[in-house]
Amino acid sequence: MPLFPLTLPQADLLFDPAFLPAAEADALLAQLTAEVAWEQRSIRLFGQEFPQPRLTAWYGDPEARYTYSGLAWEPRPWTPALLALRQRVAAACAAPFNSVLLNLYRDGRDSMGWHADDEPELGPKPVIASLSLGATRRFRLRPRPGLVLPSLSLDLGSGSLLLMRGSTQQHWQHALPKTTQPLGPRLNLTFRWVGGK
Ligand SMILES: O=C(O)CCC(=O)C(=O)O
Ligand SMILES: [Fe+2]
Repeated sequence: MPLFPLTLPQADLLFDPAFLPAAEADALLAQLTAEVAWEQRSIRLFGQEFPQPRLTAWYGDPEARYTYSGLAWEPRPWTPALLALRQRVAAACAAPFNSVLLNLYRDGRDSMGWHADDEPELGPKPVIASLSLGATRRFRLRPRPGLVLPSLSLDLGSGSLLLMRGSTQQHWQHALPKTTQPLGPRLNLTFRWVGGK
């Protein structure tokens, strides 16, 4: 099934709830959980270090350096599994990607706070493809402060692919809130192009 557009003003979102078949998504979740070089990094806020509430890793072409939440990332070289996924995601999105940020939410206590992926390295209209594996989590979008528009919630199930492009990052923020539901792990991959074109 191809990606289909989601209606949200001043955004450009496309979604496929079943980009990967369930069995393949399960197998990839197990493989990537085991073979990715996961780290729990800390961010500095108000002069204090806070460990991020999730595990992360950054893979990509050697020139795909990135600064995110004040952290500098050197990409690790692509693994065969990540390279194969990049190829498929790029074909589905008709867009090139030179890197991928991986997030592992170990359970419902792991999360990601409100942000926009608008770092200068991503260019003025970032194209970000988000592939989810494992537990279904609720992804929220809200307008930037000053913009009066209704928020959107989207359940991102295993094997789903969400493409954010155009002016989405300019006008919207997104988050993956904590939940008290007893949930298994969720692994999210955001394929990106960094470093200008
Ligand atoms: O886990 C998700 O669905 C969101 C990840 C995200 O927003 C990011 O990596 O920038
Ligand atoms: Fe993001």
